[in-house]
Amino acid sequence: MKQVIEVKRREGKPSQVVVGDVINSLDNYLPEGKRVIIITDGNVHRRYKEIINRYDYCLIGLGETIKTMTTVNKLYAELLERGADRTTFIVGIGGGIVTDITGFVASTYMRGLRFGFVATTLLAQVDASVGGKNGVNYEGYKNMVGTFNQPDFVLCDLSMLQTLPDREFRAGLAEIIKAGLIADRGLFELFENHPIDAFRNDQSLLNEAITRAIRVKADVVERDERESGERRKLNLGHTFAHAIEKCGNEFLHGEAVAIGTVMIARLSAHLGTATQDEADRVRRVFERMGLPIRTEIDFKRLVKALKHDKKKEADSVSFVLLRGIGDCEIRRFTFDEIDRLPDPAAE
Ligand SMILES: O=C(O)C(=O)C[C@@H](O)[C@H](O)[C@H](O)COP(=O)(O)O
Repeated sequence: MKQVIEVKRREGKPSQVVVGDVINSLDNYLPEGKRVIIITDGNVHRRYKEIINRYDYCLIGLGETIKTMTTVNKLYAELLERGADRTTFIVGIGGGIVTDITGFVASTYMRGLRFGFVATTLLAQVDASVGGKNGVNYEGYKNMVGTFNQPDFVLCDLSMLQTLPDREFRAGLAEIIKAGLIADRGLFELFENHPIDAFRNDQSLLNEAITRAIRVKADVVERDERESGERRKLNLGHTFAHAIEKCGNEFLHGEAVAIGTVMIARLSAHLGTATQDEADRVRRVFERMGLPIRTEIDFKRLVKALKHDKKKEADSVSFVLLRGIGDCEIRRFTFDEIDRLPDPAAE
C-alpha cells in the first residue's frame, strides 16, 4: 500500500513524501525526458547497484565528517565535468548525510536544479529528507551552511530498512519519538506500549510510526517553511544534541537527539512546563528503545558549544521546552540565564 503525504511549498507543486513499496518505481517520479544524475554513497551503491547503475551517478564518502564544503565542491566539479545543466534532475539516494548534501548541491549549482530523494535510512525517511532543510557542517558546527528548498519527492520504502544496522534503526526511532513529543501523544505512547522488536518486525506498526512522524513534520513545515517561528519546535532536543555532536563524534545524530531530548525533558520539569513524571516517561522510552540517555561531556563544554547554535540571536538561544507529552513551546534564554541552568544530565 502506498501513502502520499504532501507538503506545500512556497513555489511550485507540493513536495510529495511517498511511503510504500516504491523503490522499483523511481522512474515514475522523474521528470520525463530530463537527464538524471544520482548522488549516493558507496554502501548504498553496493546494495542498490541494479537500480543506481541505470543512471549517471556520483559517489560521496561515508559519515558525518564528510558533510562539508569539500564534498560539495567535489560534487560541483563532477556535475560540471559531466555536463550537468539547469535542466538536469538530481536524485539523492541515501541517509540524511546524502540527502542534506544533495539538497544543498542541487539548490546551489547553477542557482538551483530540481531534485528528489530516495531515503534509505529510518532517520532520513522520518526527518532529514522531509521539509527542505539541507546543508553542511562548518568547523564542526552542525548545518551551518545551507538553504531551505524542498525536494519534488521523497520516496520512503520500508523494505530498504530491513538491512539497516540496529544502531541506525534505533537512531531513526529517536526522531520519531521526538515527533510524538512535539505534537502526537499517541505516537509517543506507541513506544511506551511496544518493545523495539515490534518496530523492527511488525511492518504495519513501523509504517504507522513513520507516517505519523512525517505528518507531524509536514504540518509544521507547511505553516512555517523558513523557520521564522513554529518550525523551531522540530528542533526539540537538538540544541543540546548539536552541542554534543560538536564536542565529540561518538554518537550518531539520532543518539545525540535522544540524549538532548532527555536533557530538555529534565530541564522542562525543572522549569515547570512539564512534570517530573513526564520527564521520567521520556527517559524510559529512549532507554527502552536502546538509545543512550546521557553523555560524559562536561555540561560547561556543551553550554560553550550551544552558544554558537543557529538558534542564537545576539546573546540568547532558543530552546524547545516540553509542555507535557505531545506539546511544546519555544523559549528564549539569554547566555546569562543559560550559564545559571542546572546541569540537566546530573542525577
Ligand atoms: O526540519 C527541521 O526544521 C528540524 O529542525 C528537524 C531536525 O530534526 C533536523 O535535524 C534538522 O536538520 C536540524 O536543523 P537545524 O536547523 O537545527 O540544523
